[in-house]
Formats: sequence, structure tokens, C-alpha cells
Amino acid sequence: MSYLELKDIHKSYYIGKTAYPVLKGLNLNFDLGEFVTILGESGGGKSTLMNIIGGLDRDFTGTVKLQGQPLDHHHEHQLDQYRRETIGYIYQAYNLISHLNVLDNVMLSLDMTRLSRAARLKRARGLLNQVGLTDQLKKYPSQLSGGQKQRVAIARALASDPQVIIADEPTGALDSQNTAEVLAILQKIAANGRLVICVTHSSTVAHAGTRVVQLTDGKITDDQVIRAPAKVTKSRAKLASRPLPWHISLLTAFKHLRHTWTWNALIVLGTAIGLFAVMLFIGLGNGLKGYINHQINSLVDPQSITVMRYVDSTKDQEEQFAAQADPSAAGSFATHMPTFSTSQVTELQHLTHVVKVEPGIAANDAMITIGKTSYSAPQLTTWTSANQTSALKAGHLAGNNQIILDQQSIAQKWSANNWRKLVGQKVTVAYRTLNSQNQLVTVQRQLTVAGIAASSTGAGLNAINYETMQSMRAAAKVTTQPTFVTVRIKNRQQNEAVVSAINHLKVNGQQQFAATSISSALATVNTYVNLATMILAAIAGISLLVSALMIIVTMFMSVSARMKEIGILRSLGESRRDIRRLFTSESLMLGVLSAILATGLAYGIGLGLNQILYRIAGYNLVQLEFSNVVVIFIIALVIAWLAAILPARRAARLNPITALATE
Ligand SMILES: Nc1ncnc2c1ncn2[C@@H]1O[C@H](COP(=O)(O)OP(=O)(O)OP(=O)(O)O)[C@@H](O)[C@H]1O
Repeated sequence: MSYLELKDIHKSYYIGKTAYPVLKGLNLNFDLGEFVTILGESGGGKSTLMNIIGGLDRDFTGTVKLQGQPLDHHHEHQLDQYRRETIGYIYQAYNLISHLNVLDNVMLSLDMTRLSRAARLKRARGLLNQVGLTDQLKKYPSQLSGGQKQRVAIARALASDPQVIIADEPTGALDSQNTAEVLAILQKIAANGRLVICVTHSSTVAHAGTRVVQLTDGKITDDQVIRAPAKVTKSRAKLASRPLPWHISLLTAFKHLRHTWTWNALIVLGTAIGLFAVMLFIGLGNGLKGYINHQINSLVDPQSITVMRYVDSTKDQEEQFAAQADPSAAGSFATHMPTFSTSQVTELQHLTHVVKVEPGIAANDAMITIGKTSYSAPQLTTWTSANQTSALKAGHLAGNNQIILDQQSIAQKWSANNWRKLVGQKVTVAYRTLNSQNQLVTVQRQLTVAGIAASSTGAGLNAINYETMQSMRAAAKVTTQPTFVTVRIKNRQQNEAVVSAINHLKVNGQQQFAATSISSALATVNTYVNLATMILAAIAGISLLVSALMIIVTMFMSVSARMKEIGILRSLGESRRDIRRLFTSESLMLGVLSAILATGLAYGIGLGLNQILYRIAGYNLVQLEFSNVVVIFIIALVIAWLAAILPARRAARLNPITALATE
């Protein structure tokens, strides 16, 4: 049994439906230690035969047996492994990968062995040393002479320690001195117990071997042993191989990106601009929402709900009629505000999410007299925790027998410039209301101005504390029960639920309270802002489509430009999956780099924009959150992955022989 046996090999090429037979029933046996040269005229089918022996061609009839075991040419993984473990290729055109240096070209093959990285590096250096290239490890193929390139190719072919070296016109492009050196190396390889099969036109090369096979018109016409082959007593231990690990694909992809960085930098920039636009609009949306919330919250505290007694509209009409019937009460029906009983306050206190219920009293149409001038205060209320202390523009909160006056409607009318001086002055406050006998009485007291407040509503903010209000009303024999209450809740998200619960509290089927929610208004505003953000981001997303197309075009061009590389990698034993992974990794790297650049741009330009916009709005209007960055990375990766699918598939499906034949 020979080491390698070819039985009845037939191969035809087809142009349309016409068959052109090239190999017409070859039978050949090869043994380890032999240096076989295959001589034949140009176009005689020598390379075709080498591709069949090398496991690159699957489209033929006949059998190739390795150590008596037939190779299954329909089983692609078995052939990948066969090329990885058993075959080392040397080509006339060297077929080195131009963007990898000498050492990395040799490492390509070693990366598919189970040696440790240190052992792989040691072996690659040792092989390059053997072929006399110790000082050239960092050079790229374009920086080497023809002879040097072929020696790198020999070192690479030997790297995985294969039993069979196939050399297709290895000296075809070399001068006589380099030819002699390469032949000497091949002789040594065979002498070490490997099988060397070399295709040539040249009789000089043919006579360097131990056996010459003549191929004429697709048939073996002569087969002569011209020298005794090396004696191989026991088979050499093989280097165990493995499929290419993913991180090596990633590294190779990175090396290619680095090699073509100017081109890639433009792609990354283009993609990053699209991603950046989306990110900026999302950031602006966040900022705008924050700004609106901030503005509304500074006016009203969403954790406080103001509750009034519910007034039935029919009862309201009766009161109006009654008021019209009594001219002394004309215009003051509004001053008769329904009050809260203690049990009603307790009822509110027991609602879920309610932390505290604070009573308050409000009176309408008060008069505030400062010196000889009277000012009308449409509303005089008690200060509750729903009022924001930030509203105070001068002075402090009102203590007993003190008052806070509205800045615009009272203090500035008193003195446009020196309104702050009102703090500490004595004023008289009076309003009319109905007592328990329904008689109109005046509630009045002299109070000291504690502070001046800016109001957010047209009614103005004139406030005293609850005790003062009660004491004033008690003196006039008017009810001291609250006319409104402020319900405090734990957090603003509960606002709507509590408002609804309050409005649904009923006694004898009668609604008791009327509360209004600020969160529903906020929610509506936020919905509109979200909608606007999404529309803007979607418009920016169109540029992402352009980015995706850019990556697709780049990857397709890359596949076309790297056909030879794909062929070389396949001949070294890389599988279709490895090739697909190589191109997908490159695309994903472009995606990640674009996302990094986009994030940098968004934060940088966002910072600049914020500085400008802060002067206008007093708020940072571009607000990026970590989750936005995560989303952009996910979008970038999905785009890059989608863009890679077709080109990577095309690369993986390439016939390695066609790929290798590309100029
Ligand atoms: N893909 C192909 N499709 C059609 N015909 C092909 C194809 N590849 C090779 N041939 C033909 O098959 C024949 C054998 O080609 P092959 O490359 O094996 O010859 P060769 O002996 O290696 O030639 P050379 O010494 O010039 O390299 C040639 O006539 C060639 O035109």
C-alpha cells in the first residue's frame, strides 16, 4: 500500500454543455521520501492534477486514497482537515498574503495547529531561519525579492508539518541561483521523509527529483525512478490540527483593517456620522423632556395634590340664585367655600400611597391695605408644602401674624424698584365671607410682611400660615375648617392613581372631592416630545441606511479585491465558515469603531451645544444616557452584521481554485 494513491482519475472542464477532458484515467502511487516531478507541456493538466491531489478540487471522478483510506470529496470538512494536516502548497506566484508580514504569513498555517502560541512562534521563526530569512520577519511580501518570497512560501508550506508538499512550478519565476537553492530545500524536505510532488516544464527541475512522471494529453506516458528515494522506516509524528479559532480570524481581520486604514477610516467616518445624528436627536429628546418636566415641576410639585370639595353643578346654581336674591351678598357667593370635615380629612389620609394630608384655607377677593393704598388680592391662601419655596424672592416664609405678598400684583405696584423694602412693613388684610348663619362678615387683621413671592398663576400668591388664618376666622366667628387640603404622596408616579382614587370616593353615591392631576398633563407633553424625538431619530436613521449600504459596498469590493487571499486561506485548510467569519469580523469591527466615534462625537458636540443652549434655556438640552450609547452600539453591530451577510457568504462560497487563479 502506497502513502498516496490515485485511481482512474478523470477530469473534464465544461464550457456550456461541451466537455473538455483534461485528465483521462490517471493511476499513480506515491510514497513518503519521494521527490516526484511531473513533467508535461503547457495546458497538459498538471495544475488540475495538483488541485485534485491537494484536496482543492472536488469535481472529478476516480479515487484518491491516503494510507489506504479513500478521501470523501463530498465531505467538505474532511477535505479542509486533509489540507490543514496533510498538504503544504508552494506556488509559482508565491501566493503570500500582502497585508501580513513574513512571520504572520507563516503563522497563518501554524494557527490551525494545537501548539501553544509560544511554540507556534518558535516554530515559525525556526522555519524562517532554516530558509535563511531570520532578518526579514517583519517585512511585508512587497519588500522581498522573488527568491525570498518563495522561501517564505516554503516555510509556510512546512509550518503545519504536512506529509505531502505540492509545488506547482516553484522555480518558474526564479533565476538559476534561487532555483538551485529552492530545489536543494525541496530535496532536503523529501530526504526528511516527506512526499514532494512538483510540477514543472523544466528538465533541470525534473532531474532534481527522485522520480519523473511524464503527463501527455491527459495520460501518464512515462514514469521513471531516477534516484533512490529516502528510506522512511516509521511514519513521523503529526502536528495535531484544529479548526481556526475565532480570535485568530478576528486578529487577521484587524490586521487587514489596519493595512487599509485610510479607506476604512472614511467608511467609519461615514457610518459614525449617521449614528451620531441618531444619537444627538435622542439626546435632544431626553434633554427637551427633562427641560419641560423641570419647568412644570418648578411651578407645581407633582408629589402634592390639591383637593377641593366637589361642588355639584345643580347646587352651585341654587347658590347663585340665592346670592342674586340677597343684594348684600351679591358677587360674594364664591366666598362661601365648602369645607372639609375632620372625618373627610381622615378618609383621605387612609388612601394608599398617601403620606400626609395638610389642611389649607383659601379666601377670594381679599383687600390688602398698605398705608393708605388698598390692593386687591384675588386669592388669599394658606401656605402648604405644595408651594415651592423657590417662589420666594425676598424675605422668608410667614410665621404667625405674618404674610407673604405677591411680587407682581402687589409689591411691585407698591414700588416698582424698592418692592423688597415691603418686607417687615405692617399691612391690613381683609376679606368678606359668610358665617354659619349665612351672614356676610369681614375677616380682618393687621399682619407683618414676611416675604415676597413670584406667582406662577394669574391669581397671584398671597399666603399666610394656617394658624393665622384660623385665628383670623375664629375672631370673625367664621368656620375654621379647611377649604382645601394638600395630599402628599410618596412619589410622583402615584400621582394619577391617587387623583383618581380621591375623585372616586363617594358618600351616598355622591362624589366628595375634586382633585386634578399634573402628571396627566406631563404625560401628554412627554408623549409629544417622545413622538417628535422618534420622528427626528427615524429621519436621521435614513443616513444609517446609507451607512449600511456603504459597508455592504466596501465588503463586496473587499471580497473582489481579496479573491486570491480567500483562495490561499482555503488552500491552507481554512473552512468556508472561517472565511465567512473573517469578513463578518471585519464588518463588525467597522461597526464598533463607528459606534465609538459616533459616541465621542455625540458627547463632544453635545457638550458644545449644551454650553450654547444653556445660555438660552438655563438647562442642558442634550442629555445622553448610558442606555442610549448601548442602543447605538447595538444598532451599529446589527447594521454591520446585516451588511456583512451577503459579501461574507459570497466569499465563503468561492471556489478556492477560481479564487487562487485570480490575478
Ligand atoms: N476553470 C477552467 N475552465 C475551463 N478550462 C480550464 C479551466 N482550468 C483549466 N482549464 C483548461 O484545462 C487545461 C489544463 O489546465 P492546467 O492549468 O491544468 O494545465 P497545466 O498543465 O498546469 O498548464 P501550465 O503548465 O501552462 O500551467 C488547459 O487547457 C486549460 O485551458
